[in-house]
Amino acid sequence: MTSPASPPVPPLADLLAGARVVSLPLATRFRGVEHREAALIEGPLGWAEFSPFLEYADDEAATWLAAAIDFAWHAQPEAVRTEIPVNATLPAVPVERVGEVLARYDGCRTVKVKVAERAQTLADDVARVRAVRELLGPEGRVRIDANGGWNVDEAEHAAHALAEFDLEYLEQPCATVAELAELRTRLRRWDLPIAADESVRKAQDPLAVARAGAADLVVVKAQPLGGVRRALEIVAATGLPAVVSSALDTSVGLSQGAALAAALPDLPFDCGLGTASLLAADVVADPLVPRGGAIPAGRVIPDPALLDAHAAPPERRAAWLERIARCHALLSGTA
Ligand SMILES: O=C(O)CCC(=O)c1ccccc1C(=O)O
Ligand SMILES: [Mg+2]
Repeated sequence: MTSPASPPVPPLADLLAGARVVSLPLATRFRGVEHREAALIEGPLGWAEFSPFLEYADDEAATWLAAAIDFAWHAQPEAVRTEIPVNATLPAVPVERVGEVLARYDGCRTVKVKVAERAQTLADDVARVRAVRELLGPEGRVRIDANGGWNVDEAEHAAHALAEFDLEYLEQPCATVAELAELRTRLRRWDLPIAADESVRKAQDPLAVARAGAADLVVVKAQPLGGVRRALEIVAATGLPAVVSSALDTSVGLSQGAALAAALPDLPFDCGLGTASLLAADVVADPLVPRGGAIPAGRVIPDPALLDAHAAPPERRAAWLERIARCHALLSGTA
């Protein structure tokens, strides 16, 4: 993706000059990994994160680099709020661990529960969601995220099995736009909204899901959508309410998400930007973990001692710098 409005790409040497690569231990296994690797780059306006998941090919990762360049080299849209209310994110942990994980999120009244994990059953999901609802009480909000793991029938069945827990919405219950549209039709009588995540951030056309009437709201992430500005344009074009979420970023990446959330004209839902609580270490001295259910908007500066303490091994650093170079070539049209 390079939209016509994309500003010029800075020279590769400028990107690599101050680049740091870290490997942060997770407090709770997530997406099948126990460490989160991220590259951090410094531009004239500050620090930005480049952390596409390891399995992503360069064409997809290049969009994440465009986001980092935009954040570190360009002024960001004006903020209309300084605090971003966030949800707790609960990985698909065994039910016995729910209390311990949620205790890491200070003041969060909304919990997003990961469901439909491979190697688990609907009974595991129901038990986990039940435990969350019991801990939150009747007032908290509970949403689930299936990461496209269900077909339409499975999603409908799961929605019924989870109905008693009064869900706020279903995030990406099925993989395709057509399936989301079918499920939305089936659930319409009962007012259970559908949120599109992968159907926005991994789609060739991030607006297709809205055009198809297949979602009630969109989940948007600053890195995979090519930056704050482009994500704002996408939200406006969908005409749907938006939830800003992280990609399990370090606090630097979270500051990019917070900038997006701060600039959105309307922010009707708690945002998935509380994920610093899933990390056992971070790159800033005062990580963007939720306090009183919110994180502050604003740029953050990595702590040199933490960058050193969590520096990735040399071969991983080299791999990330090569990845930056390949993505840079794609963005500047020299690949
Ligand atoms: O939205 C949240 O609560 C946290 C972020 C999150 O769930 C996530 C983090 C990394 C990769 C994918 C996802 C996702 O929303 O599917
Ligand atoms: Mg999601």
